[in-house]
Amino acid sequence: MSQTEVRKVQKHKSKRNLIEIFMGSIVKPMFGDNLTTIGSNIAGLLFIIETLRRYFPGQLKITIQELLIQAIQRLPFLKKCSDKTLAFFSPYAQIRFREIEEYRYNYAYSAIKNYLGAQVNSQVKSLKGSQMRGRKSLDFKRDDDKVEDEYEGVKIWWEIQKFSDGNKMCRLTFHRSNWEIVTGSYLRYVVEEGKSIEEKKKKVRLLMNNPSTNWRMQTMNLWSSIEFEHPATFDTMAMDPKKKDEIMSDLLGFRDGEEYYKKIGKAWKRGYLLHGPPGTGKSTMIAAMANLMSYSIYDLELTSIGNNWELKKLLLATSSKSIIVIEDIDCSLDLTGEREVKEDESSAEKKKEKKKNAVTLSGLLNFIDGIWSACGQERILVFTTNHLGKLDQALIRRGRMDMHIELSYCRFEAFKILAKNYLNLDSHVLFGKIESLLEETNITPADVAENLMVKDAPTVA
Ligand SMILES: Nc1ncnc2c1ncn2[C@@H]1O[C@H](COP(=O)(O)OP(=O)(O)OP(=O)(O)O)[C@@H](O)[C@H]1O
Ligand SMILES: [Mg+2]
Repeated sequence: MSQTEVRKVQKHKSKRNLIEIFMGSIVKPMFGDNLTTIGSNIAGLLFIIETLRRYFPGQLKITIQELLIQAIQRLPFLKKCSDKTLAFFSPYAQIRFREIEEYRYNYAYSAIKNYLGAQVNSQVKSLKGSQMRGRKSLDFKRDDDKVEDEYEGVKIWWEIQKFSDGNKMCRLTFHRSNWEIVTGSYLRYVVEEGKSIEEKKKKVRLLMNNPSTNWRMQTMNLWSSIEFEHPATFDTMAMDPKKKDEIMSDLLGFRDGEEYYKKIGKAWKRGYLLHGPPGTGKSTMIAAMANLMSYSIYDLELTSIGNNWELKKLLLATSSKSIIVIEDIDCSLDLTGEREVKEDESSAEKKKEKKKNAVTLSGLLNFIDGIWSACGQERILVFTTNHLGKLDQALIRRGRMDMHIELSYCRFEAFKILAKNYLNLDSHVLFGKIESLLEETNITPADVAENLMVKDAPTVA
C-alpha cells in the first residue's frame, strides 16, 4: 500500500468512528429508534457518495440537497439496499427471534412474546383487554409492536413483526457496548419471565393447519390457533372405570417420564389409537386428555397437505407438551392403498389416486417412529378411526401405537356416569331394568346422553 492509500484508509476509519459517535450519542437518544435507522441510512449513504466522489471526481455531480431529496423519496428502497452496508457502521446490534427457526418451533419466541405482552404500565398507549371464562377480572396485554425496555440501566428496543407468509418474529436492538449484559443476563431474564407467565396462564390451545397462499403464490401450510375451552374431563367420560383409570395413569406416567425415556434411549412420545363406532366418545376423550395434561392440541388435517415434506415441516413446527391428532385416519388418506398400488401397477386410476394424495403411509410412519421421531419431545400422537379393520397393519401393529383404546357402546357402568352427569342421579328404581336392557342393545353414549337431556323428571328420561 502506498503512503496516500494508507492515509485514505485512516481517514475512512476516523470518519466511520465519527458517524458511530454521532449515531450513538446524538441521533438515537434524541429521536428514538425509527429516526435513528433513517438517520443512519442517510448518513451512511452520504459517506458512500462522498467516498465515490473522491475516487471519481467530476463524474458524480450530485449535490447534498439533491441527494437528501432523493433519499427521502426512496426511503423504503434505500433502507433495503443500505441495511447491510450500514450494519457495518452502526453501533447497534440486532438479534432476531423467529417463531419457526430452521423449520423448528422456537420456544424463545413465545416466551419473549409473553414477556413483552406483560410490560403494561400507565405509559403504554395501546392495550388489548380480554376476559377468560369463569374469571371476574380483566386481563390486559400490550398491543403495540414496538416496546422499549430497560435493564440494569441498559436500553433495549423490541419490535414485533408479522410477515406475509404468516411467520412471526421479535427483533431486539441494543448498543453493542452492552453486548455482555444483553446476550447474557438480560435475555435469560426475559425468557424465564416469559415462561413463568405462560406457566401461570396454562392455557390449552387448539391448533389447525390451514393452507394459505403467500405473495409469490406459493401455498404454505401453517398452524393457526384458538384457545381451547372444551369442558370434557375424564370424570365426565362415560366408560368402564377400570379402563379409564388405566388410561389416566398411562398418560400421567408419560408426563412424568422424562428420565425414564432418557434412560431407555427412546424418544419421549407416545401413541394412542382410539377406535370405536361413531358417537362413542373418541373426540371427547382427546379433549379430556388435553385438559388432564394441559397439553395443546394440534388437529392435523392430512387431506390439505401436499406431500411428505410438508407433513414433516408441519410436525417439526409443533411445540412440546402437545397432542397431535389425526381424526378418522382411514378417511383422511388412502393410507391402506399404497401397498395395493404397488401390486397392481397397471391400474392407471390407482396411480392417479396415489399422486393426488402425496402424503403416504410411509411418510407418516417415518415420523411416528423413524429417525424423524427424535425431532421433538413430550408429544402425544392420537389417531382415531371408526373402522379398525380398514387400517394398514403397519400402522396398527403393537409398538407403533403404544395403546389401543376401544370405545364402545354404552354399558351399565358408563350409563351410571352419564346419569350422574346429566341428572345428578346415583340410583333410581329403573336402574335394574336399564342394566339388563343395556346388555342386550347396542346404544352409543351419545344417544344415551341425548335422551338424558330432558328437563322433566328422571323417570321420563
Ligand atoms: N363415552 C362418553 N362419555 C361422555 N359423553 C359421551 C361419550 N361418548 C359420546 N358422548 C357424547 O356424545 C357426543 C359425541 O361424542 P364424540 O364426538 O366424542 O364421538 P366420536 O366417537 O368422536 O364420534 P365420531 O366417530 O362420529 O367422530 C359428545 O358431545 C359427548 O357429549
Ligand atoms: Mg369424533
